[in-house]
Amino acid sequence: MTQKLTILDIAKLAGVGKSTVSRVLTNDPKVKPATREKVEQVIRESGYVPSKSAQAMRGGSAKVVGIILSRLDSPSENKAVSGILDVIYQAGYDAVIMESQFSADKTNEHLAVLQKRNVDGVIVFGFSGCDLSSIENLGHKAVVIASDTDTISSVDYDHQGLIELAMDKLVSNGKQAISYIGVDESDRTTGLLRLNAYLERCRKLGIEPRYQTGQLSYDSAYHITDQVLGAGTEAIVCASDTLAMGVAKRLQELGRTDIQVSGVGATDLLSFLFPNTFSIDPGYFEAGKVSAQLLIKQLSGQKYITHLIQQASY
Ligand SMILES: O=P(O)(O)OC[C@H]1O[C@H](O[C@H]2O[C@H](CO)[C@@H](O)[C@H](O)[C@H]2O)[C@H](O)[C@@H](O)[C@@H]1O
Repeated sequence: MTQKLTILDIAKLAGVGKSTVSRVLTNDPKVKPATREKVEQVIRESGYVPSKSAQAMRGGSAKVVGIILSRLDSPSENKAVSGILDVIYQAGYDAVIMESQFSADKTNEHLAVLQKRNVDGVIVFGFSGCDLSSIENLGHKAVVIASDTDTISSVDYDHQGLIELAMDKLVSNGKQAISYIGVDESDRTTGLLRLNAYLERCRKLGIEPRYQTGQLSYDSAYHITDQVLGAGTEAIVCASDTLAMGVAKRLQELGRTDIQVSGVGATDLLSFLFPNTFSIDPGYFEAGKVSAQLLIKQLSGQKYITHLIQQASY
């Protein structure tokens, strides 16, 4: 078995002191270029991998990004996290993943732990009621995703565009009696913004609105479906694919094969279980990638706040 090299071994091989190697690892500008080159060459040739926690303790970069998502079981967040990991792994960072369960207190506790561990930056899945001030304190070391903010860089989805795309497709399929199943308006993005987009589109297209809102779960959608049904209902637009699954199941039970259902999320499971549905793609994976690229740019010196909207597609 090969023995793991230590910082002392590197120092001996490079003919310098242990503290010089340490300074090279933390990018101390006081190290002479020739000495830095010699130490880096020994590190490259020996395959020495410095321990990230030791590096962090020395005040250098831990090369770790903290990700605070809201729900570990959320299909949308999982896709976005895959995009984030793609980018940060390629850039040589590791990830610490934590779950907030939409709790401002839990988010703050997680942020405190991440700061103690000296992570380089954080990506937080924002939500209504999230305490933005503690994320703001991190300055350019933070990016918020799935939410819009004024004071922190963010990547959000095109909530209005998602619903417009669904409505316009149904209208082009000849549907006029289009109902809506959404999420409670206390949820600003998936709830309020998407419901408003439905109502506005109804006004524009001369459609009589008929809607109901509930929780983010398929179970909730299943139980409120009957409230938006009439004899002439031709389609139901849903604020997410998870909701669309609950609605499609209820319609299947009722034998209402005449009603077309749309979701948001482009999840494989919805189209596999209910092939007659369709779904608008908010670009979760891409949004994850973009948020990680933005964070890395900020960690490399970009100081201004950026707000990006991920375009929806069908
Ligand atoms: O199928 P799901 O994964 O349950 O998708 C439902 C929505 O989830 C996300 O919104 C929710 O979490 C956000 C944080 O990630 C939060 O900002 C938002 O208020 C919650 O509703 C996702 O952003 C939406 O696009 C999904 O439709």
